[in-house]
Amino acid sequence: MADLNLFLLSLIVLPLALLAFLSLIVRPHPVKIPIKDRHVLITGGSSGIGLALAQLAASEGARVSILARNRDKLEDAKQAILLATGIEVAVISADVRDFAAVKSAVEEAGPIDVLVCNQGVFVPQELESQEMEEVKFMMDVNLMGTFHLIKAALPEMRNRRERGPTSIAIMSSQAGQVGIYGYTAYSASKFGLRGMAEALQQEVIADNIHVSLIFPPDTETPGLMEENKRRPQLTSIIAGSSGAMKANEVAKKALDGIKSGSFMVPCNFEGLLLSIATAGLSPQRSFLMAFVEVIGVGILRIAGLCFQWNWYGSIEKWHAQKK
Ligand SMILES: NC(=O)C1=CN([C@@H]2O[C@H](COP(=O)(O)OP(=O)(O)OC[C@H]3O[C@@H](n4cnc5c(N)ncnc54)[C@H](OP(=O)(O)O)[C@@H]3O)[C@@H](O)[C@H]2O)C=CC1
Ligand SMILES: CCCCCCCCCCCCCCCC(=O)[C@@H](N)CO
Repeated sequence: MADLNLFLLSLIVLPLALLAFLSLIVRPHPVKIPIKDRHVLITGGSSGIGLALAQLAASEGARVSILARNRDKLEDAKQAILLATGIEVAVISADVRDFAAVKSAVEEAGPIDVLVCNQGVFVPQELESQEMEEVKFMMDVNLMGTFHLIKAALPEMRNRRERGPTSIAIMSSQAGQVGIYGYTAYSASKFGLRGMAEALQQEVIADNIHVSLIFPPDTETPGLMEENKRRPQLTSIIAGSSGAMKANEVAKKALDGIKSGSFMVPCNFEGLLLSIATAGLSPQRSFLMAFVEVIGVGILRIAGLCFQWNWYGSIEKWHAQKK
């Protein structure tokens, strides 16, 4: 009898108590972000994930603007979305590295409800052989570009008349949750976005602005095709641990994550494990996810160590073959 009581206590009562406790303390509070009839600005919206996201948001009734550098690619994207959905998106040409250009682009776009900072560049190479120019290129476009966008858009988002929930979504990568061979600069730029996002969420919560960080695995896009031409073999092997997705699958996960106000948005099963394993002190709105994190983190540390064991094995093998 005592055994049974103990059993019931540990298996039912304790988890329920933990759930109840977590449901009281998780912050920020859960939120839903509508996108219908709202203005969604997507950078890097002329290609790959950004283009898929623009098309999806448009088909769900959002007013969409896409921003990128190349005007021809922007026009092509606009036509492709028009053809697929019958909806016209606005296009804006600007380089996110140029703060003045970003400020006038944001002005031209008009008040933004959902800002998706998705532009990104990735040139994989071992740091020792990578030119500093390329390191700086990735930091400038991926990290500084996102600072420019948010700095430019925030005043208007903050002063909006209609006080409904709005969103700032930032495209990171699974390489922004774990360092990957060949990605010293790229991973640094994407890890940087996480620090920024965690701090920013605290600063903008009072204005009903909600931050989402999206973590895709390898995704079939024109950018990845380009990357593959010069990807170190080890980068492909290690990144392969998480498989590959199609751009429209990532776009769907991303948009659902944004609409549900999730801070961390994983895109596949490995990504879900990775987000639980690297939850750290990130905000969590869902008490169910918080529960999974609390229960899962120990065992996932073991899984993470197994991945590292496997990756370091590949690295050793690769060096042995080279000799
Ligand atoms: N594909 C993948 O495997 C993964 C991608 N990601 C991330 O997802 C995002 C999108 O990737 P993906 O769709 O593959 O990229 P693509 O290379 O297919 O597209 C990149 C987009 O960003 C724009 N862009 C690039 N540089 C600038 C700039 N300086 N100013 C303004 N716009 C710019 C491009 O247009 P233009 O060149 O005309 O400016 C283009 O629209 C990136 O942040 C990437 O890091 C994350 C994980 C995996
Ligand atoms: C604890 C459990 C762990 C679960 C599995 C971990 C697997 C990690 C794989 C990381 C892959 C990184 C791909 C980056 C893609 C990218 O950003 C480039 N294509 C550039 O765009």
